[in-house]
Amino acid sequence: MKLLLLGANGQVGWELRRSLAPLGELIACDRKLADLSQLQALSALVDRHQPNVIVNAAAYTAVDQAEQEVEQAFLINAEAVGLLAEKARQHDSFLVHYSTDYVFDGEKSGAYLESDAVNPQSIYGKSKLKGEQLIAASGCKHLIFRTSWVFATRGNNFAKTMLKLAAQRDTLQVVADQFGAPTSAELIADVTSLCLQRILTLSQQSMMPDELSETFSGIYHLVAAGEVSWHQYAQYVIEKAISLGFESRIQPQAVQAISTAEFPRPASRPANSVMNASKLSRTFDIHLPDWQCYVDRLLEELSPQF
Ligand SMILES: NC(=O)C1=CN([C@@H]2O[C@H](COP(=O)(O)OP(=O)(O)OC[C@H]3O[C@@H](n4cnc5c(N)ncnc54)[C@H](OP(=O)(O)O)[C@@H]3O)[C@@H](O)[C@H]2O)C=CC1
Ligand SMILES: Cc1cn([C@H]2C[C@H](O)[C@@H](COP(=O)(O)OP(=O)(O)O[C@H]3O[C@@H](C)C(=O)[C@@H](O)[C@H]3O)O2)c(=O)[nH]c1=O
Ligand SMILES: [Mg+2]
Repeated sequence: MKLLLLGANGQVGWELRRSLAPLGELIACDRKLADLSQLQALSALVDRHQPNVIVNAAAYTAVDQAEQEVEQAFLINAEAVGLLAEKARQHDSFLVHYSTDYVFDGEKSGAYLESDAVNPQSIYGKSKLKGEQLIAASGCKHLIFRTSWVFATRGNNFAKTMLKLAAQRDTLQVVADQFGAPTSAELIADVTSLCLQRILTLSQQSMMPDELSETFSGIYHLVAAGEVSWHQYAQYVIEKAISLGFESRIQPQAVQAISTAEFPRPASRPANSVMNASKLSRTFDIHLPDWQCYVDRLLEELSPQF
């Protein structure tokens, strides 16, 4: 089994290096080894390795900057993804890809299902949706995991931003009218590996004819259980950090609740980012823990640095 991992230095990519390693020969590429904006070189890379599985964790994830860098966002999140899907179809490889809650407009009351209508409100969300659509149109075998509010020990994320700001400011102001589920890169990587193992085992035992492996293909919501506002999430991170003895760097902070209107940003974010993950749980027999479980781990892991 040969697996090609792209975006191996991102939050999710870094965890995939660990979780995919036991599945077979893993070729892990960071941006230096595989730049998704270089389409010809990307195509040649896939042709050279002919992997059984391509896992794409690379993405243009700077949500506000994307409003200015529209072409770059679409090149990485859509055009390059379409190319990977086309290559996967040619080589009969399985493609694993990640997408986002930002494909929704956030107007629904209740958790989003995979079958709900998409309506992205930002360039980032639009470019990620286009990537999803190009995969579906290619006819390759694929899994698209839509996740949200990703965090990890390594890399940049909201929880670490809150800790940094708490060391600099007396008061944090955080939007309290956008809800979602903070999801750990570790969890995403572990679930990816579990799902791939289930699919690959079935196909190696020839229990899965091509049609069946195609029926697994599609979009799955992959998020931790529970929901919070960004404000509640920030509050949880700060309280937990204080309880772990981070006080030398973080003075007890007031985390003030504000509205989206009070925190203008170039890109619009959905008010409701909550996604229902029961299709994933059901199909692959996966348990998704509460978001707090992994946020606690994050803070325990970061605590020696404080
Ligand atoms: N972060 C989040 O909150 C969420 C992420 N997602 C999706 O999950 C997936 C993983 O995201 P996550 O790990 O958090 O993102 P990160 O921003 O942590 O990592 C993205 C990685 O992509 C790499 N990358 C960017 N441009 C290119 C390029 N042109 N060629 C090759 N590599 C490139 C970056 O490289 P470099 O290190 O050199 O910059 C980085 O290592 C993405 O598909 C993202 O859209 C979905 C929902 C939420
Ligand atoms: C830093 C900060 C942010 N906010 C708000 C702005 C925004 O509505 C929310 C989160 O801000 P961030 O910029 O950290 O998060 P953002 O970049 O929007 O995070 C998104 O990234 C992409 C890649 C995804 O796919 C999404 O799932 C989501 O995780 O918190 C505050 O209210 N106060 C603050 O001090
Ligand atoms: Mg961001």
